[in-house]
Amino acid sequence: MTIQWFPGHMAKARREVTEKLKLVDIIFELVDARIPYSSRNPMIDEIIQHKPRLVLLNKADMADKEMTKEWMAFFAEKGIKSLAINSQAGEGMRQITAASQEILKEKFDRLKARGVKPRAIRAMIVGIPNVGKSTLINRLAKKNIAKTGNTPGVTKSQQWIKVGKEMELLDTPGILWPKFEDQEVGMKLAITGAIKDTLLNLHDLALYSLKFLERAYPERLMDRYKLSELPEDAAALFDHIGKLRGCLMAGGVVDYDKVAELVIREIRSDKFGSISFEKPSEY
Ligand SMILES: Nc1nc2c(ncn2[C@@H]2O[C@H](COP(=O)(O)OP(=O)(O)OP(=O)(O)O)[C@@H](O)[C@H]2O)c(=O)[nH]1
Repeated sequence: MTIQWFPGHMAKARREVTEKLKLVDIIFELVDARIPYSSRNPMIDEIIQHKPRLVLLNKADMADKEMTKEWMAFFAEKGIKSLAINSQAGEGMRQITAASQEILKEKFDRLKARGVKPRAIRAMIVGIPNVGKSTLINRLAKKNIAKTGNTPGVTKSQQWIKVGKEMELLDTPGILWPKFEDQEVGMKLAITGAIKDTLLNLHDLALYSLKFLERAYPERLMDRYKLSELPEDAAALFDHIGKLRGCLMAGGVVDYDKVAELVIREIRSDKFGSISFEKPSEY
């Protein structure tokens, strides 16, 4: 199922998050570590207002580690604490509680000073589709409560899930829309799997990705497709890859559809190693 973000759906999504905000002490804003700018909701600051937040750079296993550090520094400069995590493998899970306690220390100390009995931190996850919300909830819950899937938009139905003694998490994440108004953002969301590629032209997506690799990771591109130098234009590169990998039609003509599919598949399946599609200095 793909969420079609019409104005009505956006307003409903926003209302649902705003309602649940009252129930929690802290928001876990889940973003994709490979595209921390493009995978954020454009109105997130306005929606969550002054609610304390922890940014979780998920899928950090697929992102460039150095770039992820730069993104953490970027958020820190804005006064926002962030953590790099891998929900699929369960890496960074313990730090989430510790970081939340640190962020909320003053509030909880104040409550304690007023004689309020200590209680668990209440949290909720928000993020755009397919960023890993359900996977993270399952990891934190240590059992399969939330439904996960590889199709954007599967998260449904609210209960509190206990995360150790110190934290309680709403079992339903807040699903918010991505910044799809910009074509480049759309390309990045598609190449990382946040939106379905059926919504885009595969050739455009493959071309965008190859150009990106040429600029950001030229050695990896040359290595993977056995290039001694970078071809002059995209058509030459498509031809080279098609011939190298046998993406051919009758008569030995390069099948550009197959080349585009192959390139997209290889980027998504980590064949170029861990890649970050955005650097904080650009934002
Ligand atoms: N490599 C990697 N894959 C991840 C990670 N977290 C989630 N995934 C994968 O990303 C895909 C989407 O994860 P979900 O947990 O279904 O995402 P969601 O945000 O709940 O998605 P919606 O239901 O569409 O809102 C799944 O294939 C997960 O296995 C991670 O840290 N690393």
